Amino acid sequence: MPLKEEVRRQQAAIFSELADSWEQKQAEIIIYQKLINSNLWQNAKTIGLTLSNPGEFDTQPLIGLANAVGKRVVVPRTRPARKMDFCQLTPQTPLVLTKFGVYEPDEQIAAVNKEQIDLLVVPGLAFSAAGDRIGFGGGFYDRFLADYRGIVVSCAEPKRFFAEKNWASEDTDQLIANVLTVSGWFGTNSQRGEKR
Ligand SMILES: Nc1nc2c(c(=O)[nH]1)N(C=O)[C@@H](CNc1ccc(C(=O)N[C@@H](CCC(=O)O)C(=O)O)cc1)CN2
Ligand SMILES: Nc1ncnc2c1ncn2[C@@H]1O[C@H](COP(=O)(O)OP(=O)(O)OP(=O)(O)O)[C@@H](O)[C@H]1O
Repeated sequence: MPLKEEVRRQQAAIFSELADSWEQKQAEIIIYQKLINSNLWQNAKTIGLTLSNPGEFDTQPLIGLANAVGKRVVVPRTRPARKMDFCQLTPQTPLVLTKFGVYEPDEQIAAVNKEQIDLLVVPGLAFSAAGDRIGFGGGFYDRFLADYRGIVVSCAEPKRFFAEKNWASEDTDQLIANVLTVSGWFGTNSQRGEKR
């Protein structure tokens, strides 16, 4: 089995080519509809999202949809030792570009307690039906999820989704409970294919 690093490289090449393609956008639109119609989304008052970069699942519509119905959106800020915290995102939140090429809230913004995040949308390059995940290789989400008790969802367009993982896992990998695809829900949550 290839290592995560090899699959990460392959996936990154695929998404750099497909970024902003209509093929990707159509898949994203199907997933937005399924997500916002789910109880997981509708019951969440505070939602953790990322400020996605080209080639990632596009979170901008989700930020707008959440704000439009009065939900609080929080986004990650990286800390030393590969930790992260989450801060409220408003149109006024000052953002800085990190050396990793990701925007995050400025240092002065207060962090929100992780217990207050009802739903966390976790990014990644590849997800399996069993809930395996390959992220960008920092281990930030693995560390954050280790003691996170809220609901976890990842959005996987067809190119991000693998019926069977074809990479070797590490002990620190955190499984994703709810993997949302164009054809429904997967992940460790057992209500497979049903509305969640
Ligand atoms: N949009 C978005 N935001 C996000 C994430 C993400 O996946 N997507 N993250 C998901 O985790 C966190 C940041 N993730 C990171 C993942 C890897 C490295 C990393 O590999 N750093 C290398 C090289 C840094 C460099 O190029 O200078 C290193 O630290 O050695 C850094 C941050 C938080 N914000
Ligand atoms: N809880 C942890 N404690 C110590 N090391 C960890 C922990 N979680 C992950 N790591 C280490 O961090 C490194 C990167 O992890 P991994 O490749 O799983 O990142 P990723 O999940 O793809 O990235 P990200 O979560 O940032 O998107 C690995 O070497 C992994 O062993």
